[in-house]
Amino acid sequence: MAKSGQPPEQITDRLFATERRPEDFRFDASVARVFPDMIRRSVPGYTTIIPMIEVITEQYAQADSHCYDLGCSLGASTLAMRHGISHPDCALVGVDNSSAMIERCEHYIALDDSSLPVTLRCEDILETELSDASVTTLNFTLQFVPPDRRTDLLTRIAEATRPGGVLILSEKIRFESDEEQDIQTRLHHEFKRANGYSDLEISQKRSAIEQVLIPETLADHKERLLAGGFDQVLVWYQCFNFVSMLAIKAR
Ligand SMILES: C[S@@+](CC[C@H](N)C(=O)[O-])C[C@H]1O[C@@H](n2cnc3c(N)ncnc32)[C@H](O)[C@@H]1O
Ligand SMILES: O=C(O)C(=O)C[C@]1(C(=O)O)C=C[C@@H](O)C=C1
Repeated sequence: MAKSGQPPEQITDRLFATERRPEDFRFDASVARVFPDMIRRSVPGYTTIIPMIEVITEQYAQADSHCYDLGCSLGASTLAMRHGISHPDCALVGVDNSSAMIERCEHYIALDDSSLPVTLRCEDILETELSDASVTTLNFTLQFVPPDRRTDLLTRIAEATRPGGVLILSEKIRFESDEEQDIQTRLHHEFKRANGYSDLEISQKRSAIEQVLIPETLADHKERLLAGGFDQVLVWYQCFNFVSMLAIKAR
């Protein structure tokens, strides 16, 4: 199975290990440098989700269509899609508005052994051109889009998706019940602790992402995907407060 997956470079994330002045989290050069280690140690299930994106892409990529990875970062999800696509006439496009991410992503794509061409765009996913799509991935990206722009984006993706095409949407979610919210958040923080993050790192990261990573409930996501033009939405993965959904357009 997965020949792709985690990019090779693994520099340890110590960005929040010493006291820093409060500042919103940004995908800048310092984050891009440690990102493979950061996301693997911060997102429960990330190392399972990446190879499954390959499996899902294999099932849904259509001949002569476009496949998009929106918020591609260093290209882990892009490479999973690349290895899942068996049609040589598919056009695979990765989009990210962080130049630090795109520069490094180019390097990882060049190192990968698949010959399927990948186009990288350093653009805002809210503005990037989308058409004739069979598989689109938003792997932990929508959560960073301002909530009042999310409906527009998902509607545009649904409109650009061919019959039988899909959107893979992975997100950190919040829960309707305060009790469940507390339990799942505690378990997520325990996961980070088990991966070597200190209490200081966990709490400083939490403050840094508070205003920029806005989680919504599963019900909000499902309702928006259906209203936007997808015909079926299912959860194919969940670990604590991190889920991945598959939104499908009927044939
Ligand atoms: C958590 S990372 C995505 C991880 C990646 N998909 C993976 O599987 O490894 C979120 C990415 O989305 C990008 N991003 C956030 N908002 C964006 C926007 N409006 N347009 C383009 N990229 C965006 C960030 O720069 C960042 O690289
Ligand atoms: O929720 C957290 O604590 C996280 O660190 C999550 C998260 C994410 O889901 O994207 C936040 C920022 C980084 O991209 C890596 C992980």
